[in-house]
Amino acid sequence: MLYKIVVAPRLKLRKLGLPYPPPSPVIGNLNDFGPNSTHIAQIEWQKKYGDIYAVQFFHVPSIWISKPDILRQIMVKDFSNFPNHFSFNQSLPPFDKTVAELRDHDWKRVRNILVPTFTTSKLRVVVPLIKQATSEFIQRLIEADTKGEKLDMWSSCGQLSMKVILGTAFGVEIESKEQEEKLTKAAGVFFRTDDMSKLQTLLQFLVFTMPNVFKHIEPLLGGRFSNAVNYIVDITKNVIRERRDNLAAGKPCRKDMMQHMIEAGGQDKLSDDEIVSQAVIFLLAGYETTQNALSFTIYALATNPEAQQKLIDEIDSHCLDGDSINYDIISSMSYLDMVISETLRLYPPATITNRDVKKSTTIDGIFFPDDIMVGIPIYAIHHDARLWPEPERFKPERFTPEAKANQHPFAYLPFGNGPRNCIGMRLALLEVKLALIKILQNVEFVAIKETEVPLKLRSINTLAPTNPIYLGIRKRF
Ligand code: HEM
Repeated sequence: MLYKIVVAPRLKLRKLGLPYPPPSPVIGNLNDFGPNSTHIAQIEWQKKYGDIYAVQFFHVPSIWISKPDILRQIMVKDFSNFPNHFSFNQSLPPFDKTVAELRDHDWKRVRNILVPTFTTSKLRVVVPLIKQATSEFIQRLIEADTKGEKLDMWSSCGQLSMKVILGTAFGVEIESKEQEEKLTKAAGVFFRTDDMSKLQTLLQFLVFTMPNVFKHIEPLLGGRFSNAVNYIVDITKNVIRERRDNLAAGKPCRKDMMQHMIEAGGQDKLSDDEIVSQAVIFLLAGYETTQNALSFTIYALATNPEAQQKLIDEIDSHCLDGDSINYDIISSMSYLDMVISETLRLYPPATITNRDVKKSTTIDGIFFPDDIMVGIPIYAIHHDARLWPEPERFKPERFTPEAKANQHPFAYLPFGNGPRNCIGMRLALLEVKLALIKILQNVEFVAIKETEVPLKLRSINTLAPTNPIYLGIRKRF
């Protein structure tokens, strides 16, 4: 046993022939992440060990790559040998059938069925929902300002993002404030909050890393997590059942992502359990990431007033009023795209991604055995001064068409790359862009004495601000 969990992993790590930070027994280098600092660890490792180094997580060795050329090879050119994300264990239902977790042919089948759900024409249907959630956001901002209250921009963007994902992926038409609060609370168990006890944090960690241990311990500790998951699964199953009945009876159904998932796939349809799994992964992968993207963009604009003014000018010249904004207008706004691209470079909500190695192979002289994980340090790549001069500065001009033509496409990975990239990218960008247009039509943001500069960041699941983001607002009309 000692050999299996302590000695053998260390021997395997050494055999990779790469520099590595010294691992601790059993947990490996997990502690190097420190509290909330996945992003800092990557920068430190790269400084000490270069662009290619090894790291051990529990008993699994991993090779971390910051070189764009090798990443292109892994993520695209040699995709058939790196087609899956790495997972330590088979997850518990409903997490086991998500498109992120599925492997090989099972993944391909589900991904192919889902891809049409995220096309431009299908996404048009979520525009009214995003508009509604943004109107509520603006109302909250103005009310708080009138009362002289400070509003944390990160939490407010979270409310907006949760409303959109519940409405689109789960197809839930929120019937009352009470139902919305109950659902939001249940969905919130997947995410870290400041008032969570150490035990809850540990359980959240165990559910994905050691599901079998979690399964036995959690019911003894009150079952908060399982109860919330069961509640969400039940609500989603009810929605699916109702939609299927309506479809059979020829009644009209709301055309949202849930409906597309029910109808998608021709002969090869998703089962109810598969649909529930996808709704859950859309919540997990799409809620906090989008919340961070929107709040970081607002923060970057407040602390860079010239960029904010330039964006407001673009918005005013393209959109005559809030109601006329549509998908085509949004796509034509180039400065908006530059601002969001630069925000996602500076503050990538997903700081890392990974790949599993299917068959042992050698790329550029590096040997990748089939029992390791490939780590892709997105944050370190985005902050590499060789790729991005003055990496800590917010400069949307890095993303003009001319500047983009000179960038390495694998030096910018906020949504990953290749066939395993983020399936929700278009939805996330649509949501952030549309929300920003509507918000900046009504208010502009200013840094105030409570605004933290520079922003302190924390990262476990996603890169988020450590403290509340407090900003002042100025009504535009
Ligand atoms: C700004 C917001 C978002 C960011 C920064 C982000 C980032 C990422 C990244 C880095 C990956 C890994 C890609 C790779 O390994 O190459 C990923 C995967 C994924 N994302 Fe997103 N994401 C965002 C929003 C969303 C949304 C809104 C959804 C769903 C509605 C979503 C669903 C997924 C799924 C399902 C995967 C796994 C895909 C697969 O394995 O086939 N994401 N995302």
